[in-house]
Amino acid sequence: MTVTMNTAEVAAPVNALALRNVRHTFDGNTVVKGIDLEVEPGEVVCLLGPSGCGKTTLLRIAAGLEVLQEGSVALEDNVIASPGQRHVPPEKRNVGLAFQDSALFPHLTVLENVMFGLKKLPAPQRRKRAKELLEQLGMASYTDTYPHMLSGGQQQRVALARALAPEPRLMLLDEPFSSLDARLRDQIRDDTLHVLKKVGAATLLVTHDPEEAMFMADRIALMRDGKIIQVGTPQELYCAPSDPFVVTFFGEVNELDGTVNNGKIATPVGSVEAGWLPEGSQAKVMIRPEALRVAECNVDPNPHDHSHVIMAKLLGRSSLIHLCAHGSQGDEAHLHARVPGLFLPGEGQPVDIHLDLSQVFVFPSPTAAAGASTAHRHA
Ligand SMILES: Nc1ncnc2c1ncn2[C@@H]1O[C@H](COP(=O)(O)OP(=O)(O)OP(=O)(O)O)[C@@H](O)[C@H]1O
Repeated sequence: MTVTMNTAEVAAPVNALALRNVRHTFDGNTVVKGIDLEVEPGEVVCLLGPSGCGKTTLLRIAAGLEVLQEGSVALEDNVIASPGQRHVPPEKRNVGLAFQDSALFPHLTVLENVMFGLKKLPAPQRRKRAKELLEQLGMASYTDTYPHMLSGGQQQRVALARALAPEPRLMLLDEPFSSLDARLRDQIRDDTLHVLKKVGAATLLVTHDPEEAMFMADRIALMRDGKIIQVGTPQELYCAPSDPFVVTFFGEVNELDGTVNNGKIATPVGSVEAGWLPEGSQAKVMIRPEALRVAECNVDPNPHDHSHVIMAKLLGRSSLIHLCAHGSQGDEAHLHARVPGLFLPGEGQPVDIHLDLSQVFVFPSPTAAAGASTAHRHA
């Protein structure tokens, strides 16, 4: 039997958005420095990074709100921006936009605001679709309310519903939850994620909050100073960081300096593998507080020669233990351990410390890195 293949079925999936070698300069200051990034259909990608690293500029370039200076922007494989040749205006890109300060139309009710982008549909369908989205974002009881009667967070939710209503292939969201208080933010994030996945919209979302990025993203692009430092799934960035900056961006970390000796680096909490670094070279050992397992023990006669607790604080869902760690070679370090739940040993309490090596990362020291491989390995 001859099997005929439908070429549409075997074609590689197109990218919803592809940014190629995008560079952007304001007044002689280059703030986006050659970015390549794709968003696949239905995928949520978070642009994460510290303030001023160029996230919003990149999003505005994708939206067409900033005219592209260098590189190219393609939507579903159609180039919609290339310098000096093509600039499809924002309203012709079929892209949903929700920015921090998305303004609603003040003279329209909440329902009319959301229906605004649905002009092509018959009125009953527009109303039904707008109501569905408002329901999904917890705003069903505000349909007849005017924007000035809503809180900032409620206005943000309506702006999200309005952006989602026309079912754009691509959503561009800039800090869409920033004006919500913590508890409401968790709820709206959750609702938004479910709506995005239900609608199947590809999404590029800007945030400076690593936890938000991990919650929302299929993939995270972590930026610093106009460049992407690492792109990958939340697990890849958290568990296989390519650079010390990636480790520290996701939370506090203990940092120790050491020397590679017989392929290992000795620390006060045990030795870690570093055979991929040159013998005798300097290295930085980064230990997440969660990597330190702490157990009380009895030691006589001098507990202060043993690892012990300096102080312990309850942080809510976890306890933070300040430790004085003593190594077998007489080396000492002040380390922070994070332990789930309530664990508050007294000051001076001797402890045994066990290292979870999956949360320990070794990098060549910056001076050594100049001459050595900058690749890293799990310890
Ligand atoms: N229109 C502009 N004119 C001049 N400089 C600008 C303009 N827009 C942004 N910049 C500068 O470009 C750099 C990147 O800004 P951008 O808003 O893209 O960063 P960001 O990562 O989104 O920061 P944040 O998280 O604080 O919003 C900053 O130094 C900013 O001051």
